[in-house]
Amino acid sequence: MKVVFLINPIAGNGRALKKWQQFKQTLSFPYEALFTEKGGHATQMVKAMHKLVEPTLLIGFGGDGTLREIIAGAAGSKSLIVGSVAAGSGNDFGRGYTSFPNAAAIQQFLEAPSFIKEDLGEFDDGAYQFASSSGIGFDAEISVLVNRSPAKKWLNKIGAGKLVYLLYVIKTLVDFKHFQLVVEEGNQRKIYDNVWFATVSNQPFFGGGMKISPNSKTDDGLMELTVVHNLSRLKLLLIFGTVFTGTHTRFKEVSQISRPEFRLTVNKSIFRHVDGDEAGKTPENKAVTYAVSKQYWQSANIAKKEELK
Ligand SMILES: Nc1ncnc2c1ncn2[C@@H]1O[C@H](COP(=O)(O)OP(=O)(O)OP(=O)(O)O)[C@@H](O)[C@H]1O
Repeated sequence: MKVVFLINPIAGNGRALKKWQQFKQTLSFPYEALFTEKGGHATQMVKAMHKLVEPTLLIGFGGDGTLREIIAGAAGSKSLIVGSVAAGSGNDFGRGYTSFPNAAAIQQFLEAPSFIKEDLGEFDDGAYQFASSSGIGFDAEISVLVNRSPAKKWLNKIGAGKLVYLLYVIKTLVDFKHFQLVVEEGNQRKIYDNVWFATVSNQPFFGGGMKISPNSKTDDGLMELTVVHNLSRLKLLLIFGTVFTGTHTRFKEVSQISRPEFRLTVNKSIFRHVDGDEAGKTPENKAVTYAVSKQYWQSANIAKKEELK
């Protein structure tokens, strides 16, 4: 099996490149290494590989955004199999799917390769795709503000990257204006008022290790919608800690449904994310369909682990 590493040098606030320089010294099998040069480049490179007939293992060396782009490119191909080495900041992909911890694990996979057909989430008729989750509201606003923050670069340089995240959590907690969400699935229609956020998940984790959707499975043909609504700021803070264990779902203010498709309508224009990266804003009062794509992608089948060691 051919092996291609796709390395995002800026992932993990630039740590991915240093990690790759050490990692490649440990590889004892033939491989090709390609570096991404800008957002969207991984998808372009992988789409061009659809003509390959030889089974090819694509290893995303980066974070959740890099993996989403590789998967968007690989979807629909029967010869491309996607694996990862966690080298991003949040690395939720490795928690919900799989991640090679070292070169020996890749070598072991190559000796008896197998794959799982996985679901790909999409909305806006496939204009946006996601492997792990896509969200509307509070969490999306925080990730957009953090990514756009001029302070992010220099705080990362001095190793205080988490501080900028914490600052924007507090700022958004104070400033955030709730919204109304209408969820339609089949003939059912449900209205949620005072919503903080709504997340459509294909795997349990988001936000760097929070178990937002404990029952999500990557290959069951379903997506789970989690809506957090009608909560005071204080209760949101109290519930926050329970998200790491997945026990937040006990609260009546956290609603979950599981379906292959939903239509979501929001009463104002607010930020969205796909796998933690900015994905425009919601249209006002216009239904957007979130669905499992008809195209599947193939993940490297190594033992599924919940947490990266
Ligand atoms: N050479 C590049 N220069 C600038 N941006 C790039 C480059 N290559 C890829 N990108 C973009 O970088 C974004 C961030 O990468 P990625 O999500 O993998 O890292 P991260 O944000 O550190 O990790 P995580 O999402 O796990 O927190 C990707 O969405 C991709 O579009």
